[in-house]
Amino acid sequence: MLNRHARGFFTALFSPVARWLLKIGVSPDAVTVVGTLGVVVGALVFYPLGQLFWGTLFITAFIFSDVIDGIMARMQHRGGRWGNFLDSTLDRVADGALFAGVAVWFFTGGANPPIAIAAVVCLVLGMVVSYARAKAEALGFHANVGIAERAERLVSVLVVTGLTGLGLPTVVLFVTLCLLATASLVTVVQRIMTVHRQSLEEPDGTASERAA
Ligand SMILES: CCCCCCCC/C=C\CCCCCCCC(=O)OC[C@H](COP(=O)(O)O[C@@H]1[C@H](O)[C@H](OP(=O)(O)O)[C@@H](O)[C@H](O)[C@H]1O)OC(=O)CCCCCCC/C=C\CCCCCCCC
Ligand SMILES: Nc1ccn([C@@H]2O[C@H](COP(=O)(O)O)[C@@H](O)[C@H]2O)c(=O)n1
Ligand SMILES: [Mg+2]
Ligand SMILES: [Mg+2]
Repeated sequence: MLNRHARGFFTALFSPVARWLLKIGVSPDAVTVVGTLGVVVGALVFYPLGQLFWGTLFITAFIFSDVIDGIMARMQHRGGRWGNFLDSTLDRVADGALFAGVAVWFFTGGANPPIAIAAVVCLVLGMVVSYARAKAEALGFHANVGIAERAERLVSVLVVTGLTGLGLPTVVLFVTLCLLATASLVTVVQRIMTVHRQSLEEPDGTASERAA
């Protein structure tokens, strides 16, 4: 949902940065890779050290690279299959690191196993959400539906984790992660149902012809 409603705003916001990066010779792929590395560092260094607020700011500074790289590609009239593959694959690395970092801290110094377990559940379900879409598209279906797409997952966990670092009671993060896990599960079901509905409308054979 956020993707559809906020993308225009963030495209306008980050287009000058994208244009400048292209001007100084930076490629979209470089932004994709560096942005992912930044998120991974923020999540797997700052969070396990208990730096939830500063870690969130560090991650947020890099996570918008996922918007910028696409803007750069479109400015170059690129946007091919390789970029699509790289962008989506590294999204999973960033998402996994983010929730893993939260889990590590609350399994260790944060001493709150329920939050850590909830973060692991969110990590796994988030991967299933994305895989369902990828597999559907590989078979000629569409599945970019659901109440907990990537932006929703990132915004919810980053904002509440950041605020937890500023003193927000940890119970809020626990409830947020439980709600996010539920929303992610609902999204998986939504994607399964939308593909099933398409499969009934398009008897087998047509989708596999398109996928071939
Ligand atoms: C003083 C307060 C301190 C507390 C700290 C607060 C700091 C945190 C503040 C904001 C964090 C927001 C960061 C999150 C931004 C997310 C940007 C983003 O990359 O979203 C990704 C999304 C989709 O990307 P792609 O199309 O490239 O990738 C697709 C995706 O991977 C699909 O996955 P799936 O959805 O299926 O699971 C794949 O299937 C697909 O293949 C792949 O292509 O991009 C967008 O959605 C673009 C729009 C971004 C919208 C971000 C809105 C955030 C704006 C503000 C948040 C609120 C801030 C409040 C701060 C104050 C807190 C009190
Ligand atoms: N290194 C890259 C990254 C992205 N792309 C293209 O942009 C699309 C993703 O757009 P976002 O705004 O969601 O980042 C992606 O599917 C590619 O078409 C690219 O070419 N190279
Ligand atoms: Mg991107
Ligand atoms: Mg992406």
